[in-house]
Amino acid sequence: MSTGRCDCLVSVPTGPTLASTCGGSAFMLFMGLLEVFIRSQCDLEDPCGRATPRFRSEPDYDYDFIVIGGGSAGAVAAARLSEVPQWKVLLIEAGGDEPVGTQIPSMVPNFFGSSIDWAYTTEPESSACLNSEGRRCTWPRGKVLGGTSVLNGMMYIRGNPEDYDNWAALGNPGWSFEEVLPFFMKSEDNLQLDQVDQSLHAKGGPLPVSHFPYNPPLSYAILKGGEELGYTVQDLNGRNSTGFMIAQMTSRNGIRWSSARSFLRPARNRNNLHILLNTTASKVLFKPDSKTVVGVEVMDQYGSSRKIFAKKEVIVSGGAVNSPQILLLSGIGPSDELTKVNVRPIHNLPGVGKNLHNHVAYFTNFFIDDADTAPLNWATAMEYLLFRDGLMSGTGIGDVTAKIHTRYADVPNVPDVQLYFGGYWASCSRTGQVGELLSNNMRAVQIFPAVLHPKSRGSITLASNDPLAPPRIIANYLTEDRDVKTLIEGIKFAIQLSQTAPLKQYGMRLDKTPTKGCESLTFGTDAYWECTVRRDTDPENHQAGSCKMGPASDPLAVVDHELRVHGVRGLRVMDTSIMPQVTSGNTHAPAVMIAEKGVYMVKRAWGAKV
Ligand SMILES: Cc1cc2nc3c(=O)[nH]c(=O)nc-3n(C[C@H](O)[C@H](O)[C@H](O)COP(=O)(O)OP(=O)(O)OC[C@H]3O[C@@H](n4cnc5c(N)ncnc54)[C@H](O)[C@@H]3O)c2cc1C
Repeated sequence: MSTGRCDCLVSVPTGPTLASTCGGSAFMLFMGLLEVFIRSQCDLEDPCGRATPRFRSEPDYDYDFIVIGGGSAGAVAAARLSEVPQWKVLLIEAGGDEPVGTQIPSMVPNFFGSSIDWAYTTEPESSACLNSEGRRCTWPRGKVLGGTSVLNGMMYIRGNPEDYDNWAALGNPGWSFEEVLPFFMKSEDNLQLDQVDQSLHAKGGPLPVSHFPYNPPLSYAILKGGEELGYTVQDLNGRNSTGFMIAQMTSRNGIRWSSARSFLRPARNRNNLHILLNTTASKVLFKPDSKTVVGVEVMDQYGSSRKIFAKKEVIVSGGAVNSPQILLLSGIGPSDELTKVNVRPIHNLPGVGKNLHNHVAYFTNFFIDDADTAPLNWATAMEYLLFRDGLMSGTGIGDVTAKIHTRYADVPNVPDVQLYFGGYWASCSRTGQVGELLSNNMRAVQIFPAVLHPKSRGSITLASNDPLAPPRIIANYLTEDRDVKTLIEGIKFAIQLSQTAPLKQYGMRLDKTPTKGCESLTFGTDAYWECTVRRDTDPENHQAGSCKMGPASDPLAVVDHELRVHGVRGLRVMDTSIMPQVTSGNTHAPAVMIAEKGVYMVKRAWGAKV
């Protein structure tokens, strides 16, 4: 937790400003002023609580543990390892510290494409994103301390219990739902325990979990619509994950709590933890002619390289895109692919970068009867600045989610589609005037169904041996027909939901503008929807599986059930890349759990107290 004190020097502003993320000079005055007010508020800027004392420009020669990547999982790993006072821990993060604007929940969209986003694009896709420039899908990923937990929508979702039982059944002992549950609960500080099943949730951990203070009236109407269709409104992190809910978020009092804020800031007084910012790990180093890890080679923001040594282990937590990239750059991966880009193979591990998958969705657009005015204005700003309430304290109707099962579900009655909602984002305003009109007199809102158990698989490979060059991302979305069919079922459900009485009261109606390229097809037929999901694909942001966990007998397994990389010594991976199959929901809470469990296994292996 932050210290709550304010009497520290406010640091030099870090990262992109709010005005710049809204699109430049027209936004300068209002957004600039708003930023000044935000920075002057102690709990938002957190001048005394930041992990600044742990930042190093010069690392030591060696450490016991080196963690690569300070994201959802890596920040947890570094913080938990440094609980052992005798262990010296280094965290290496390619980005800088969290900008203050990211602390405001409604500002989620602002930071996409900014300097704290890796802003990846896939290779041209064959079957999806066909209307996007170059047929490339866009993948935002956080390049900042806290990683993608600084850019995400903050929804706290663990997945279906069956996901973890399935991981265990695939040859990963220790990963069944009952076995991972204590690690979810270890991090959790549920601030509304009375509203959830207390046997599955916990108080007192570093990660605050709570509803946003304000939920728009339309959010409640969506819940009522769900009830009209026969669904229960309940905590979808319970044992039954079908239904509707206003989700709890990784937030406290209307403020984002990223992994960095939750786990690293409380460790700010630990002398055994060092953090290197703006530094890219270019490869993991091995003992000559051996498969034992000895350290990491890094490159700072000025392009200078150096070696840092690890006495015990290196933990790679670069996320589902960068973890396989780092392994490949280090010579761990399919040997034939490595030699093609002049990387000397250390260990032939064919699965590195394979099994990449992600939820895939479609933004179904609707209109409601409401003036399309900017939700951000002086009134909402004051409500937030004075009371931490109103539209800035949340993500509009993005606070609602639902999980349903379609006729294509792998296991009957287990959800295979998640619905997200979009609208009422208080993210940018030119003037701050109440009633600033954005467009015509209808407000657009979205329901986007996402396929939870995609069958399509892609891969990450190296484009070159340059550690600063982005890897080649082949998403292969919708290459399996089942994914298309499931997504179409999700769209039909979204339309059905929009026709329920509580949403009809808002005049909710489907946007029937034909998708570019699908004009010749009859609107609303399966053929039309197939065309439209392939053209205007929403690529989602729950990338997983590219360093798959599995037994050595699985030809695509990269790590074993203790997250140790197969075939080498002293190297583990901890992040969403280890998921054999992506969880049924958003992936931040599972990433945190993976690191909690991973560090528990490291501590046990090295004889530390667990
Ligand atoms: C727009 C968006 C919305 C989302 N909404 C939600 C949501 O509401 N709820 C939810 O649960 N999930 C959500 N997610 C998904 C979730 O945030 C991610 O799955 C999760 O954060 C991934 O965690 P990770 O630890 O695997 O990777 P990351 O958090 O991405 O961490 C990887 C870190 O490693 C660093 N790194 C990478 N390469 C190197 C290198 N070579 N050297 C040094 N550092 C390196 C990166 O900069 C980054 O900080 C969302 C994601 C996005 C993009």
